[in-house]
Amino acid sequence: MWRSFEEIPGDLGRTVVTVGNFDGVHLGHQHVVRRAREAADEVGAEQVVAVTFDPHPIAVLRPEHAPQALTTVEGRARLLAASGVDAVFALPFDRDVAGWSPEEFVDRVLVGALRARAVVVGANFRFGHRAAGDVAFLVEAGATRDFTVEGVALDGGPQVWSSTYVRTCLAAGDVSGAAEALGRPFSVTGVVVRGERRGRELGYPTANVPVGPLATPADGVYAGWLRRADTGESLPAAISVGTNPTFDGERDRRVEAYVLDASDLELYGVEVEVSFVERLRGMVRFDGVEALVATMADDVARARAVLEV
Ligand SMILES: Cc1cc2nc3c(=O)[nH]c(=O)nc-3n(C[C@H](O)[C@H](O)[C@H](O)COP(=O)(O)O)c2cc1C
Ligand SMILES: Nc1ncnc2c1ncn2[C@@H]1O[C@H](COP(=O)(O)OP(=O)(O)O)[C@@H](O)[C@H]1O
Repeated sequence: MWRSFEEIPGDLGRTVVTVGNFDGVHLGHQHVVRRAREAADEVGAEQVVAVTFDPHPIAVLRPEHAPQALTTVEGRARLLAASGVDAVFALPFDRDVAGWSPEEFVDRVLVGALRARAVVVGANFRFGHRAAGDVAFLVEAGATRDFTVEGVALDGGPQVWSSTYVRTCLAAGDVSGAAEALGRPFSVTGVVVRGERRGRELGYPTANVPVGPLATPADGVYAGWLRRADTGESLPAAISVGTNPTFDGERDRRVEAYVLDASDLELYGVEVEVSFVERLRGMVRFDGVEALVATMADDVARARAVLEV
């Protein structure tokens, strides 16, 4: 990942460039990247480069309207690489860049920095000051600058995949809908912290991951997986998202994962990725610990069935 113009190698060969926010790197984004990869073979370009913006333009221009992001810029870069791009240019976005005309963006980024031979973007892609640039503008600009342009339709059947759609699914707890749009389960990543030390007493120790600035599924109970970054192991889990309303006292919102059939894990300080496969139920404020524990046993049985373990 290049994070400034200076980091882009000066001896870059001709490239195929794809541009977008790519938040979540959903199936629509993956489709655009696949087309860019094919275009690279067609025109004989050496590399596919994805240009994305960091921070998200809306976070700079209208922070009060900025939605919660699905991915960090590092997460986006990793997912884009897995989808087939060779390099990511995370263009530092500020008010100065926001003021660039479409022509300035083309000349500075696509041609000047990245030596584009072809540009592949979503058909609805808009860019430059006041979003004045679109695919038609790119086609015209490319004609005099030796690059071709392809606008790729982002529809995946009946549903047009979008980051907004994924956020709406997550806010409703519909993690299977989110997974369908993403082409993989939605996940959160973090380092396991200590909690109230209650889990072990209840018979269900839970690895607690604090909720950060990124989107998180609605409060509730889910079946999913906990992947340890240190060993790479993926372990089946029953996951709770919320503030543990059964117990009094102010608490932060947390993602807590109980790994099925294990009680001897040492996860404090370990980076984990918790992914959400299916929603089991909403968060409940139980009258007592007994009712909670009985329901957790039921959650675990259902998680086992969902995950087929
Ligand atoms: C499968 C599962 C379901 C849960 N459901 C609820 C719930 O409905 N209501 C609630 O208050 N807490 C729920 N919890 C959270 C527990 O209250 C929490 O894990 C326990 O208090 C341990 O907290 P600690 O990790 O801070 O020690 C659930 C946890 C798991 C793993
Ligand atoms: N099956 C398991 N699932 C999750 N964490 C486990 C499991 N077995 C042991 N652990 C360990 O126990 C810790 C959670 O225990 P718990 O009593 O809930 O304490 P805390 O309140 O600090 O989270 C986890 O962070 C992990 O290190």
